[in-house]
Formats: sequence, C-alpha cells, structure tokens
Amino acid sequence: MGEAPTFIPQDLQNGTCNGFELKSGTFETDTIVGNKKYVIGGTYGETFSVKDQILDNNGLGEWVDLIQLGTKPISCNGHSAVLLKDRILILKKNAKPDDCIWFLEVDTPYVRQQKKILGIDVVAWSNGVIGNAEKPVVISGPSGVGKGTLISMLMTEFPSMFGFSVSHTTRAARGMEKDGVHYHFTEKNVMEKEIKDGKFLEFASVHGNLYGTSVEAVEMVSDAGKRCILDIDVQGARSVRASSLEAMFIFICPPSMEELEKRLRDRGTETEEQVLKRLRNAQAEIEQGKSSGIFDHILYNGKLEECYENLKKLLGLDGYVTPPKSAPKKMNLPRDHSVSKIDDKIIIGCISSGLEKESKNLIMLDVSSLKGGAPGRTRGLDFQVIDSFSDGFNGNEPF
Ligand SMILES: Nc1ncnc2c1ncn2[C@@H]1O[C@H](COP(=O)(O)OP(=O)(O)OP(=O)(O)O)[C@@H](O)[C@H]1O
Ligand SMILES: Nc1nc2c(ncn2[C@@H]2O[C@H](COP(=O)(O)O)[C@@H](O)[C@H]2O)c(=O)[nH]1
Repeated sequence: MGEAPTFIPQDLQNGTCNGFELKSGTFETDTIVGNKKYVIGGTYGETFSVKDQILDNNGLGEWVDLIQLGTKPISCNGHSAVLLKDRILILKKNAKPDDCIWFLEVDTPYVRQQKKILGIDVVAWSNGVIGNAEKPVVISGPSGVGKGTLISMLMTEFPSMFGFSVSHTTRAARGMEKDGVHYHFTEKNVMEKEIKDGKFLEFASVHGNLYGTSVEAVEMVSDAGKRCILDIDVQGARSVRASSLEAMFIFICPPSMEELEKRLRDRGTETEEQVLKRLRNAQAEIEQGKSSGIFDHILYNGKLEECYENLKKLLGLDGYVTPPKSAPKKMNLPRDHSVSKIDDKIIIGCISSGLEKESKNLIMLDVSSLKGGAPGRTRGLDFQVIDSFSDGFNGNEPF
C-alpha cells in the first residue's frame, strides 16, 4: 500500500452526504443520478426501501415502479449515500464491519441487462467487501475426464490457497461421498425453490439430474481468502461466463473417447445405463468446450502428472512458494461520522469519545478498483485510517 496523500479536511468536495432523520429511527437519503432521484430509506431493524422519481425541469416528477434485486441490507442507526459512477455507496452507521458497506447498483452492466429482460426499472443491492479475491477457476470437461482428480491434487498440494465450491445436486450420493463436502445433496423441489429465490449463480440439468452452484458456495471460499474452484459442466460454465463473476475458464479434454469410456467404467460409480448416457453427452460437451469461446484454456488429460503440471503452470504455480498470510482488514464505522468524496476516495471523518478524551480520525475508503464478485457482492475496496486529524494532516500510517 502506498503513502496516504496530504489533505486538509476542510477542503473536501461535495460536502457531507449523510442522510437525514425523518422521525426517530427512520432515515432517508436523496441521490440524484442524471434525471432521476433515488430515495433510500431505512428504519431501524427493517430492510432498506428504495423509491425513484423521474425529475422534470422543476425538480419534481413521477414516482417509478422499481424492482430491488439481491438481498436488501437491514437498516441500523442511519446511513450515508455517496454517488459513484454507476452505483450508490451506502455506509451504514454503527453496523458490524462486514455489514457496513453496501452498494445500490443503479446503472451497472448487470442492472442494465436486467432492465432489458424484465422491462421495468431495476436496482440491485450488493454487499461491499474489503480486499480482492483472486479470480475463481471454473473447470469443465466431460464426465470421467479427471476434473475431480486434478482438483483434489491441487487442493492437497495447496490447501491454504484453494477452496472448492461445494455444488448442490439432486443425484444420490455415491458410497464415499459426504453431504456438505462433495456436494450438498438435496431434493428437487427444495433446489427449484432456492433457484427461484435467486440463491444460485448457475444451475443446469446434467445427465438427468439438477446441479447448481450457490452464490454462497463461491463467496464462502472467497471470504476465507482462498481462490475458489468450480467443477461444473459446460452449460454451467456458459452461465458463469454471462454472470458478473469474473473467472478463469479451463476445459479438460480426454485423449480419446475410448480412454474416457475406460476411465468411466473403471471408476465403477455409474450403472451401465448412466455410463452410456454420460458418454453420449461427452461428445457434445467436447465439441462445445473446444468451439464455444467460453474457455480461456484447453488442457488434455492424457498422462495425469503432465496434465497436472500444465494446470499448475496456467495458475502460475510452477515453482511457487506459499507466502505467509496476513489477516483480512476490517473497517469499523462509528455512529458519528461525516462522509465526503474526492475523486475515487471516500473520506469518512470519525469522532469517537472515550472516557478521558475525544479522538478524531479519518478513514479513506478507496473505491477505484471495484470488482463484481458473485451476484450480491462487490469486492476490491481498500481503506486506510489516519489517526487524530486537526486542521491538516499528512497521514502516512497504513492501518
Ligand atoms: N490422466 C488419467 N489417466 C488415467 N486415469 C485417470 C486420469 N485422470 C483421472 N483418471 C481416473 O479416471 C476416473 C475419473 O476421474 P474423475 O472422477 O476425476 O473424473 P471427473 O471428470 O471428475 O468425472 P465427473 O465429472 O463424473 O465427476 C477416476 O477413476 C480417476 O482416477
Ligand atoms: N452446471 C453444473 N454442473 C455441475 C455442478 N456440479 C457438478 N457438475 C457437473 O456435473 C457432472 C456430473 O458430476 P458427477 O459428480 O455426478 O459425476 C460433471 O460434469 C460436473 O462437472 C454444478 O454445480 N453446476
């Protein structure tokens, strides 16, 4: 992290962006985006509400019907709203570190796409996360090609670096498979309801069963500071490609159909009928894997060790030495603070009083490198705390 710049708190642009209290426990902020006004309201303990109005020349206008996508945050003791390029940053006062930063996306590519699909005004909530997660790795390929084998080699060699996205499936567990470890084994009607509720990043019907990656499965791995690995079929990879999640896509190809058949039969986990179904589907998957443009890389899994070495090269891991891990940073927002914006920095002035003295500090929240995580998460935030400002301060102490 570089040195903090010199600035004088009184010079901050845009004034404060705090909400105002309508009645005890109810707060509202108005944010103007182009010709629209977004009114974001929060009543203590209830989910946030959003209204928008198309403004005329007199600053008045029609209220518009609006759909809020994603999980709505629960309101605390007031909030601040700051307009960024295509989204509104919401800072919740006195909230826990992992709940204090939220974004209301008003014109992101995802929101624009949803507006087109739904034909109605749409906004989307996402939770802000400090720090970056490395791009997840999507591994696809026909059944029996060796995806699971390669992934478990990677997780055994680099246990602190990678985490597996545990999918949901409606198929029955195999002998050694454990619920919650290999898959979340679930009922079809339960999974269908969760899909409707928007809990899944992607899902597909594969070889006659339903499979899917929940948003939570990916986010749990990223939250643990690990690079997430997804083992999913080509339809699933296509859906992830179209989602807000930036990932690396690798397709694993068998050396021949005969060898694929041998591996599937030798594994001995499927009935004859299922083996035949998987082999039929493999033809189409290999064609799509090679030609669809979904995948960044294709690896041939002939000799296992060779393929594994090639996979490590793609992931930048040949000759890799694991560095020590630092604890993730957490931001604490006190109840009393003011918020201003200078370019890509949100300046939060905090005043907290202890028994003996009042302490003042500034938090500089950097929003220059925001990145979509799985839907509902915005990653790439960074911050620094500068202690005890008065009139001017040359802060150089990273927090
Ligand atoms: N390069 C290889 N050479 C020979 N056998 C292999 C190779 N890679 C994997 N295998 C074996 O092939 C079988 C299938 O591998 P694996 O279960 O990893 O496939 P998969 O792609 O994960 O299949 P599925 O999609 O059905 O889960 C296993 O028995 C595994 O030990
Ligand atoms: N689209 C998705 N495909 C998935 C997911 N989890 C696994 N899979 C794929 O299903 C087949 C069969 O797996 P098996 O364990 O029954 O042998 C295989 O190609 C997997 O990659 C998922 O969440 N979504």
